[in-house]
Amino acid sequence: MVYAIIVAAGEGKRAGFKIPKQFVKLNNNTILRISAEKFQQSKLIDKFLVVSHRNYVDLTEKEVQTFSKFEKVVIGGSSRQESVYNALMYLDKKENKPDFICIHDAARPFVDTNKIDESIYKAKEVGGAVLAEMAENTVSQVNNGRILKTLERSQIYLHHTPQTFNFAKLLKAYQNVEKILSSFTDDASIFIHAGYETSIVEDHKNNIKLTKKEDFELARCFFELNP
Ligand SMILES: Nc1ccn([C@@H]2O[C@H](COP(=O)(O)OP(=O)(O)OP(=O)(O)O)[C@@H](O)[C@H]2O)c(=O)n1
Ligand SMILES: C[C@](O)(CO)[C@H](O)COP(=O)(O)O
Repeated sequence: MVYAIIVAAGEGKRAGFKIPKQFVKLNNNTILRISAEKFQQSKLIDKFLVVSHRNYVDLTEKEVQTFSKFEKVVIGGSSRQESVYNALMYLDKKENKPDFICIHDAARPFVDTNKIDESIYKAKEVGGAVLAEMAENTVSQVNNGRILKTLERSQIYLHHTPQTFNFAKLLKAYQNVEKILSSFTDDASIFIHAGYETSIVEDHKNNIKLTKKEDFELARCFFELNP
């Protein structure tokens, strides 16, 4: 069985709207609903959970309750990784645990359902799979504004979501670092830290994470071009 976890428990501070960014609408639908629909459409996803901030549980549920694959709203933690961990712990208590788990940021509504499926196929082969964009700019490592070194661009990929993993291995990887979860910035880095193999699935550049206000302007352009 393959479950998805859609993390939507953030407050959207950098985006600066009056409501958390997952409830902002694009083309009459909330970002959360647009993201969830991509998982509803995947033939490889059996069920999905949505992780919500404790103050927005009702609104979160209202947005996704019509999807047949939606199972439950889980309350999030104070960092993205703590939110994911809460959902993993919920799944671990189930009699019928998933074999694979596909974790996605609600803030990435432009994910392509075919890419979700590709990441599941790849994770079944390797153990872990991350959608990622190949670097197209020159990339440097910097300290206090000074460039320490320019990195070998052909080896640099920017992680997107979803990130898909063998469930039992990912749970173990999270348990290994449960006291320092907020020091990690995604699920793949936790999985890799535990020594498990993970592959890249090359993703479309437009699967952007809506983070700052200007990203929403870009998102509206994407919708106008591709309604
Ligand atoms: N405690 C948290 C923090 C983030 N997220 C989710 O993780 C994804 C990526 O996080 P980010 O873009 O940083 O969202 P926010 O935390 O909402 O943004 P900000 O850091 O600007 O407040 C988002 O879908 C967000 O809702 C979460 O589930 N739980
Ligand atoms: C998980 C992620 O989207 C991969 O690029 C990213 O690391 C999340 O970062 P954020 O600062 O929590 O938005």
